[in-house]
Amino acid sequence: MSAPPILYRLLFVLNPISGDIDKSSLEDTITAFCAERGRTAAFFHTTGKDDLRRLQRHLREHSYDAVFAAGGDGTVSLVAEAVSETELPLGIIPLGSGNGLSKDLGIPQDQQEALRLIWDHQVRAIDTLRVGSTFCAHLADLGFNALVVERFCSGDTRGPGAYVRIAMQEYLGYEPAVYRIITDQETYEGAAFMVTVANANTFGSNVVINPDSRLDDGEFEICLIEPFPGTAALGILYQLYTDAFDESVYTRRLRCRQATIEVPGQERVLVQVDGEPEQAALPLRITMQPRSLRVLLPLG
Ligand SMILES: Nc1ncnc2c1ncn2[C@@H]1O[C@H](COP(=O)(O)OP(=O)(O)OP(=O)(O)O)[C@@H](O)[C@H]1O
Repeated sequence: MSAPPILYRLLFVLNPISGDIDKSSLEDTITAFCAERGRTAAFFHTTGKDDLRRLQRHLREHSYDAVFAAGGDGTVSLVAEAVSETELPLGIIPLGSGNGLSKDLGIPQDQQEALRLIWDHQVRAIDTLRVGSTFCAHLADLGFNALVVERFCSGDTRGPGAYVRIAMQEYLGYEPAVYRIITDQETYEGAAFMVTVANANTFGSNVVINPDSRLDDGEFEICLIEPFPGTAALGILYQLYTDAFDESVYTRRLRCRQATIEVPGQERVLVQVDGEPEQAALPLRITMQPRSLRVLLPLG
């Protein structure tokens, strides 16, 4: 196999607020790092408003060899959408609260080590999804976790502690909805605590919702946690942290290439896609774009 071409002109998309991490010296660090190896670094700052359209315009007007997302899952998803279906590879400098996709891809969580991907890398093409009209590179879900993510995003505290506090508050009064899920393989109908549409394996919290799945197999999984008694909650949580999703009587996975999700009696549903909550129209159609995103991964 021939070595990948050298990436000289690099764009770094920086999210100033992600992960509550101070990034005041980041541009200088990256610029110096690139200069040492004869690369040039340009920067694009997200604002939280209209970032996708602004980034797409910027990419049309400038020429780069790779685009790095320096932020959390939302920033990675933004850059991934902008470069998907193109030859431009996506690099990731994990600087968010959870960094789920970068962990699934085996990208170093240390900033300096992640920066080495600039010159030491392999390129791999991975699948991406559309959940309704929304791009998804990692995980999306309906039900309990979508509700927690929405409360988390509308609160003013970030970080794992805030997520756990909200999850505990919401768990007590939570009423699971009934879903009808029609895939190219089967139809499922029943109540579910949580319905995860999984291109990848693991949430940023290290919960393994979809063990042993691949990001480039042309398929995705719908991972269901059915309603469970309070006495089973700790056991399920333990299984989610130990790669044992399939071992519970309250869980099941549907493997497919396309799916439609309905919530009988409802026209809209709360969904979180790559960590960003939204109200989506029902029925919700999920499609896959096989190997549509080129990513920079560590060698070996
Ligand atoms: N300049 C900005 N000011 C306020 N919000 C911003 C700005 N830039 C981006 N955002 C918002 O940041 C969110 C994405 O953050 P991101 O997911 O990268 O980090 P995180 O939530 O801390 O980490 P993770 O998703 O890995 O847990 C999006 O909701 C986006 O709208």
